[in-house]
Amino acid sequence: MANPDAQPPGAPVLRIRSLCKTYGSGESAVHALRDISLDVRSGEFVVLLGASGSGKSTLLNILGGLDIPTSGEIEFFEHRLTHATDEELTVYRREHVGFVFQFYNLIPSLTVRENVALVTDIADNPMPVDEALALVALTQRRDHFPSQLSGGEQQRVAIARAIVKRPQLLLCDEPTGALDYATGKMVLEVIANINAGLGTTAIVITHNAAIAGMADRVIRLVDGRIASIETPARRLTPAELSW
Ligand SMILES: Nc1ncnc2c1ncn2[C@@H]1O[C@H](COP(=O)(O)OP(=O)(O)OP(=O)(O)O)[C@@H](O)[C@H]1O
Repeated sequence: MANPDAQPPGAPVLRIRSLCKTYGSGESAVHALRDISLDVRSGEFVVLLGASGSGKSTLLNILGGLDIPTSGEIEFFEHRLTHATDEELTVYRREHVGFVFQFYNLIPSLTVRENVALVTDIADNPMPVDEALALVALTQRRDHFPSQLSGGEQQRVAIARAIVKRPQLLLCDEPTGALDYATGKMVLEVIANINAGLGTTAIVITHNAAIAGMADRVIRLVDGRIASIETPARRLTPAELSW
């Protein structure tokens, strides 16, 4: 695979062409994605909006190598994901993609530090666990168990676990979906800081249109198609958002 760290800043990290995903066939076919074409630039913060069922998770899962499209092409830098073997997709996910989901999926019997350290055992060039915990402001809680943490703190552990391997892509599916307003903002702030500080390309799914103010680009899906792409004049900080 091409060395992503050797690419110029602003180069497309993802090139998506005519992407389609159909579940099932015949009368029961569900066209989850229809003809999606898009370039995502390195270091970009992209927000994906759309009603329930519009195809957001399907797109994110395909971009993260968790699912494969029915047709179309995706390139991660110069590497064609659409023709990758299962082994190559495993390496892609392990080395280059950090996932954050609505539910944190932490291992209850491991401490904060141990949950994050699990990833460093299998990654090529991880950052020290304590550095990842500092980035999400959880240094003081490193020896606690998930049950001793709030929802927002658990989500920050999940973010530390996603970024400790220094991924080029941070893919977040409704990261604030289970959190209250203030906690959700804090989690968004952490994601924005990682995007700005480490240059990690971030794609964030949300139902909350107010979050779009944080983005470089806002992509709205309707019925599996890109309905609009907006570039806000100025990127707001999470503190400036209200909903
Ligand atoms: N494994 C599957 N088998 C069949 N249909 C599926 C499958 N996964 C998703 N779909 C369908 O594909 C469409 C897009 O689903 P997707 O989960 O991508 O939407 P979404 O925009 O992420 O929705 P939500 O906001 O509710 O999570 C929906 O109609 C969904 O029912």
